Order: sequence, then C-alpha cells, then structure tokens
Amino acid sequence: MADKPISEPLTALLIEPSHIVQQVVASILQRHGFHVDTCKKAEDAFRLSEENKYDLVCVALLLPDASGLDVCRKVRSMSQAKRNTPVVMITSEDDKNTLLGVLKAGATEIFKKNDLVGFDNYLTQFVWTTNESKSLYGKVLYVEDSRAISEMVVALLKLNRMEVDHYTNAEDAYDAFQNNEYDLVIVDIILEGEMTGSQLAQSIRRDISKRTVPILAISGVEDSARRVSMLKSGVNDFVAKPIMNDELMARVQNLIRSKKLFDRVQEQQEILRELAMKDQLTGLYNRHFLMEVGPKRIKEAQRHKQPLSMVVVDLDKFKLINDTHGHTTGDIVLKEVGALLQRLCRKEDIASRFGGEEFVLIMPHCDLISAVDKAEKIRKAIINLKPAGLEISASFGVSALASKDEDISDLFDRADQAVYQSKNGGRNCVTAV
Ligand SMILES: Nc1nc2c(ncn2[C@@H]2O[C@H](COP(=O)(O)OP(=O)(O)OP(=O)(O)O)[C@@H](O)[C@H]2O)c(=O)[nH]1
Repeated sequence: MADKPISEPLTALLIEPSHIVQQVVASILQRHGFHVDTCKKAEDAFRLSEENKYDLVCVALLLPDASGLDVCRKVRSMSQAKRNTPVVMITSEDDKNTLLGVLKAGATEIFKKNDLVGFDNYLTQFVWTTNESKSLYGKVLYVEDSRAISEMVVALLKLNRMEVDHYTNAEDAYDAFQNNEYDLVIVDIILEGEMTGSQLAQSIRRDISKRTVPILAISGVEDSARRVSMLKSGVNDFVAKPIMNDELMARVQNLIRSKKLFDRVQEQQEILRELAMKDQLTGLYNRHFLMEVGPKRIKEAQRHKQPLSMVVVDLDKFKLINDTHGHTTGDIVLKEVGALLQRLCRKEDIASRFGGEEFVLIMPHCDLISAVDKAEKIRKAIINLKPAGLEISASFGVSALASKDEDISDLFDRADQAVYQSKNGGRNCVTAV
C-alpha cells in the first residue's frame, strides 16, 4: 500500500464502548488534527483496520465482544505495511499484571481514562515526529551489491523524500563520499570488490571534516561479532536482514535528524565564535582576539627566529568627522577603512580594530623595513579611499620584534609611541621605532 501524500491528515481508529469516553478521546485526537473513525466492538475494529491504513489505533481494555488485547494482537499480526501501527490503550485498569499483559500483547502506550494529559502530550510528540519525518530530506550514499535488495531499498528511500546515490562496491562509494556531501551512508557489511563494508566505514571515519555523517550498516542477524567490530570502527546503527521497511526508515530518519541537529549546533557555535572574535562594525578581528592570538604568533616567530612586525593605524582628526558629518558617517568611514585593511593584508596577518578609530596589524614573516613599506602603501590607499566622499588620512606607528624576550605589550608600546610621533610630526605619515 502506498504512503499517503504529505498533505493528507493523520488518521486514527478509536475503539471505545462508552459514548462519553469516545467523545472525549475523539475530540482530543481531532484537536491534534486526526481524522477519527470510531466503533464500539472488536469485530468492527477488525473490519475497519483491514479496509484502512491508520496512523494510530486507540483501544479500550474491555469491549463488548472481545478484549482490547485481541485488537493489539490483531494489529501486530497484520501485513508488514500495517503491523507497526502504534496501538494506544486507554483504560481505568490499575492492576500491574493486567497492564503488563497489555504491553506484551503489543500495545505501544497505556494512558489512564481519568488523566488524559499524558495522552495529550503523547499526541503532540507523535504528530510532530510524524510530520517532521514526512518532510525530512536527506542525501544518502547507499552501498549494496544485491540487486533485489537495493532496488527495494532505493525505492523506499525515494518514497520517503531521500536522494540516493547507489553503488555496488565500496571503492566507488568511497570516491563518491569524498566528492559529495551526504547526510547518511548505508552500507551492507559483505560486498563485492576488494574493500569490505567495515573498511569503508573506517575510511569514512578517518575523514575528520565529515565526521558527523552517520553510518547505518546492514547485516545478517547472525553477524553479532562482526556487528561489534563495526560499531568499534565507527558505524552508528544496524538494520538486520531481512530488512523491515518501517524499521529501516525509522533508523534512517533518526540518524539524519540527529546529524542535522548536530550540524545546526556546530553552525551556531561557529557563529558565536565569530561574534566573540570579530568587531561587529568592520568585520575585522577585535581587541580580544588580538590579545589572545597575537602572543601566540609572537612566540612562534621567536621560536623559529623569524621576523614579525606590528603596525598601529590611527585615523586623523576623526572626532571632527563625527562632529561635522555625524556618527553614522563616522561609522561608514571606519567600515571602509576596515575593508581596505582587510584587502591589503595577507591571510596570515591579523588585522584588528583595537578600539575607536585605532587599528592594529600583526604581520608574521615581515621585518621592520617591509612593514614600513606596507604601512606607506596603506597610508596612500587611505588618502585615495574617500569614504562617504570625505578626505581622510591616518598616522602610523611601526615596530618589529627585536629580542626574544619581547611580548605583545612591548611591541604595542613602541608602535603606539611611534604613532604619537607621527601625530606630532603633522599626521598622515609613518614612523618606525
Ligand atoms: N563613528 C564612530 N566614532 C567612534 C567610534 N569609536 C570611537 N569613535 C570616535 O572617535 C573619535 C576619536 O577621537 P580622538 O581620540 O580625539 O582622535 P582624533 O579626533 O582622531 O584626533 P587625532 O587622533 O589626534 O588625529 C572620538 O570622537 C570617538 O567618539 C565608533 O565606533 N564609531
């Protein structure tokens, strides 16, 4: 039986002899968007569940012609497409053994008639997961050499909105893995070709940049030793042969959902990291980053006996720009100067906004003479920049590592002193100390 299109409502079969309870439970189901078929007897329930595929069955324990347990057992003995339907029992029964019998007969959950809050919460989660699963998209790399199984699995995955790249051997699959972004790898353990499923899993796990891609292995039920070793080699989950469609899709969706969640958390962490180290106005690194990473660059340069320079850039008469043209124009000037510094610096340099209208550059592999040349180049570029149509200039101070005992404060004090001299010397010039 084909799955329902996404827009169709969820359906429930409610078997409840009491008119009042039936009305209450049906209204809760309807509130959660279910279309509800109701009946009072097991006989009608059997007929309805043969004729329809329900998303949920709710049944009372005591029915006029049978027990609710018979309904549970009946559902669990139906065709593969129907036998995994959740069956919820709604009852006033308190006896532990009876309730255990209900679960053993195949009921998914039990809720008390006099406390339907739990049932309400269950439906909230059920509807969310079901709808989310129906819209969950994923790109799957699938490795299986059996034609019959792969045709069935590919069709099932596609039916559930998955994009599938199918390979019959691990070598080709690994090539595809390296050249594409997948949300899941499904691999049969025993494969044609030199490389086994386990070796493929190990190769995939060696690629640190793609370590969030989950691996689902397909194995024979008797493969327990191999399964343990696969888990150790980085496989996340298993499906046993013969493959049950519902189980396979539940595992696929769980793994893809977790991967997407994990990716989202990582993206957010990356954004937070960026926010913590970048200046919001200019996009340059901030003072915090400079003071954290600058000393490391200095130590590296000292350890490898390599040159390193610092350039301090201080815009001239910036207060006048703010006072004459307004703070917003002042911000535009700062932004454009920031972009210019970014453009003129190498990748390994640290270009930062130290505060206000003062910028600090740390330039590894750059001696004092080269740093002065670079500062001159930037000075001229600032003259030609004309942000917001304004003539601007900056004063520069340059310092370079001179001894192995110097730290970032020593470099900064000297470069700052040099800026002071540039200001005193009439501004718009470069001084090195
Ligand atoms: N628009 C804007 N102005 C800022 C920002 N941060 C600091 N400023 C201003 O930058 C100005 C710096 O002024 P001063 O330190 O007196 O220096 P100056 O006017 O550039 O003078 P000299 O350095 O002596 O050439 C002050 O008016 C600050 O308010 C900012 O983020 N945006």
